[in-house]
Amino acid sequence: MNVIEINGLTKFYGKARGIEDVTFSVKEGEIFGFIGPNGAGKSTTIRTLLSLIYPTGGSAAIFGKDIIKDAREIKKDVGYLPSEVFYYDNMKVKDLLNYSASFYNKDCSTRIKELADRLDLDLNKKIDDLSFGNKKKVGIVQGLLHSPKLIILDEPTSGLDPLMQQTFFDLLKEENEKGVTILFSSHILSEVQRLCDRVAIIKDGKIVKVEKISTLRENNYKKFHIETKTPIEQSRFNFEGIKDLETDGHSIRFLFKGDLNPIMSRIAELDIANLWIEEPDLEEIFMHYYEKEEQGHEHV
Ligand SMILES: Nc1ncnc2c1ncn2[C@@H]1O[C@H](COP(=O)(O)OP(=O)(O)OP(=O)(O)O)[C@@H](O)[C@H]1O
Repeated sequence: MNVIEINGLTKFYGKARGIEDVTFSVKEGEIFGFIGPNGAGKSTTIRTLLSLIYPTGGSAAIFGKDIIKDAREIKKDVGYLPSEVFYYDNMKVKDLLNYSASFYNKDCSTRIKELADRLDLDLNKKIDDLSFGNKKKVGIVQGLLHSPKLIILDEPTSGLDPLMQQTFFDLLKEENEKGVTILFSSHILSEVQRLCDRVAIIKDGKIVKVEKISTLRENNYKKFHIETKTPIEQSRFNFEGIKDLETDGHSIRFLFKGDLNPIMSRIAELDIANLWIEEPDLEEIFMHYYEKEEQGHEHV
């Protein structure tokens, strides 16, 4: 079953493009990544899904219910963490969270305590006295306190230190193991790779690709950079799968896609001083998809 189903969703802010013809779906129990650079349209898509803004075209359903008509009903089972959190600074954390909990028809007090403990958040502090990262934690508790069936996170990790990020990811994985579906937006590919099963890539308001993370990785070039103690013969790297090769005496750089074993054996023959093998970053993956798209159009 699809928990989220988006069909040709479009949002223009006056004449300015927000998103255009966005279509993808998220299955029940998935951790789904939504990735794209700043301004690509992630927040616009999410805010439209939550009926915080209205689409100019297309439609979407959550739990099989229409996002506009059934918005109130949908909200009961959705937890949302916005990319920026604003609070009434004068309130205590626990008062704010109890107030948030009062919108749901259930007792959330135990869950609030559990989550605050887990995230090391002091419920008795005033919001005003919290750091940016701690305010983010308040947002996380607020999004999760009613044990939603769907969690929608918009750039959730900004402001969290690496240890807290790990705790947060563990928390999300536990929820997911209980059957909760997660939509996770980010512009950081590595965190999406760590957590998600599938990903939709958005750029300039349009979906470029919806793909399994595993396929995305397999189909991508790895970046090699090798430094050697003795000069490198470039001819050793006349291999299928290598491109953009650059040599500079004791240093060689190239991109490689394919079986790693033969290339690793060839590298092992060198007198290595240093070695880097890196995953391409998000921009490089985008470029890869744009190249493919443009080539595709040439054939038409
Ligand atoms: N209220 C608004 N009025 C006019 N244009 C807007 C508004 N909100 C967003 N946009 C535009 O819509 C496009 C998509 O923005 P959006 O915030 O959805 O992107 P994003 O992928 O979430 O990026 P970021 O990570 O920077 O928030 C951008 O070009 C942005 O300038």
